[in-house]
Amino acid sequence: MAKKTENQILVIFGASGDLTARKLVPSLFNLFISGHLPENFVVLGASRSDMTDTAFRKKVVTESTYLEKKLEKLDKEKIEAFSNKFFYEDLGGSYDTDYTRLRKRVEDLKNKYNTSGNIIYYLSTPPTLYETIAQRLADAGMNTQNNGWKRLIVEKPFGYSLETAKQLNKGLQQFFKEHQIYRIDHYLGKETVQNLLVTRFANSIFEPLWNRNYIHHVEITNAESVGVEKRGGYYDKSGALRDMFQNHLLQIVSLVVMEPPISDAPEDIRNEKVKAIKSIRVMKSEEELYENTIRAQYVASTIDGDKVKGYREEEGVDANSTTETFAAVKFFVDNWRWKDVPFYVRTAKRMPTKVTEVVIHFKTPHHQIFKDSGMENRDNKLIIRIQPDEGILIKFGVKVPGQGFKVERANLDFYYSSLAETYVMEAYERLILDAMQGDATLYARADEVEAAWEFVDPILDYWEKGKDVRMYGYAAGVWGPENSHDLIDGIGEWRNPGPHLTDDPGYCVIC
Ligand SMILES: NC(=O)C1=CN([C@@H]2O[C@H](COP(=O)(O)OP(=O)(O)OC[C@H]3O[C@@H](n4cnc5c(N)ncnc54)[C@H](OP(=O)(O)O)[C@@H]3O)[C@@H](O)[C@H]2O)C=CC1
Ligand SMILES: O=C1O[C@H](COP(=O)(O)O)[C@@H](O)[C@H](O)[C@H]1O
Repeated sequence: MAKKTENQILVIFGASGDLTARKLVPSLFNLFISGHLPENFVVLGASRSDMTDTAFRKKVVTESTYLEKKLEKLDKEKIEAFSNKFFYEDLGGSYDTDYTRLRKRVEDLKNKYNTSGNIIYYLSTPPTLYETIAQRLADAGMNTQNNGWKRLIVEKPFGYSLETAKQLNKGLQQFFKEHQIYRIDHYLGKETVQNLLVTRFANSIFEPLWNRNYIHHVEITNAESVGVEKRGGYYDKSGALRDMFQNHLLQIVSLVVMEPPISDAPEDIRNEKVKAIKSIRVMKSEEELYENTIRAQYVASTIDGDKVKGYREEEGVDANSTTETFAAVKFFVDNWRWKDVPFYVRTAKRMPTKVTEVVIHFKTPHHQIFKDSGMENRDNKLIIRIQPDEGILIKFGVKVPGQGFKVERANLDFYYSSLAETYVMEAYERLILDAMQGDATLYARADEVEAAWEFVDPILDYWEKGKDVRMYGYAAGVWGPENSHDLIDGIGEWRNPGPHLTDDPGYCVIC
């Protein structure tokens, strides 16, 4: 049954920025078109830039390159109706200011458009401003829930390390209660990531096998074909481990690792996810860190005949940067279910293709009957393709017709595209709607974020100390450095998937 979306105001701080134009407004637009926005709803953009309501509407709606194509197909009235929901309030020279004027504007909009006192504050500014904005909202009495709920959506990064993440959590929690804080991780908004829960817990065929007795190892790949694009300045201070692994990939790991929650209630799911992340073994010794982590940077190359810059030549990147654009980590999960099962997780930019997938590699049957089958090292796999060509693939052995028992690999596949009748929401669209409805299931909780940093911090410290240790180069457009296979030594190589779910990887001995 569809949940109710109450009337409300969405206040976006940093509304003149990239995220608002590229993700937030297009998502709101889709929600508007699909009838998911509440009847009485307005967006109030707030930033330092000097803009009128009309200029703001033009910037983020009518002149937005991200909406252009969709707008062409729509009638003028619809576009106008959508853009009329947008208003703008200039904060003056700083976010660290008195919000009395902002409060008055919110009150006026509330009274004029009958939105009720329900408000979402979306923090889309540099993260250094998050606590200041929360404090200023509290100073102006804009966090009180007397006349309607107040929610705070916070964008990543949630800290730069465990210490700074704790500071940020503490800082926000002084002014908003944890249940009011929605930390956005857009991977949790992806249908295929959510489907991990359904695949595991709505079927009786997978869960009995989902443990150390049947699973040999788990491999997760997140590859992007693009480089750092225009975000070199940000990325150079972050790197692949902070940018993707600490948040998105550990969220995926938590869904693979977690125990069954007692229900689909947000806290039941989130409690299990936190337990899962906490059970990842933290690497303490230098030997462990050396053996189980690898990083690399892409260097200039030619892809499909086009020259591509190396990372150090990218705009905003230090010419001597040691920031990683490739990170791979092997780890274990210390609990009953996963003891001794290795997890291999990698993420990188400038790879041959964009792909994110989880591969569950099952163990070889313990008694080999078909000795001459030619299937050595070719075990069952469950591939959950998060993007693109979203779907699920099971690889299993079938008999080759004819004499004897030669076994061949066959595919059982499911594609999301086969559900053509069902509209799949974009990640941001889904997450914004959830926050509007007060559903925090797909948002990261403070303890979850801190548990993820507990694991990541020692790796970052180790890398920071030895700038050259386990640091390699790879030509833009290949699957990372050759040395990355060292991590999987004794098992095989990484599975390097193609753009389609059923593509057979190029050079993998255990595919
Ligand atoms: N863009 C993206 O794809 C993603 C962004 N994020 C996060 O979302 C947040 C917003 O990102 P994005 O829109 O790209 O950021 P922008 O750099 O575009 O900044 C957003 C707005 O914040 C204000 N701002 C920028 N720098 C400063 C500063 N030094 N001091 C005060 N105000 C400043 C500006 O508005 P004004 O000057 O008008 O006040 C700007 O329009 C960030 O925390 C980012 O990490 C997370 C995931 C993806
Ligand atoms: O959060 C981020 O995600 C994107 C990749 O997101 P996807 O949905 O396209 O897979 C990444 O490019 C960016 O560096 C990172 O900050």
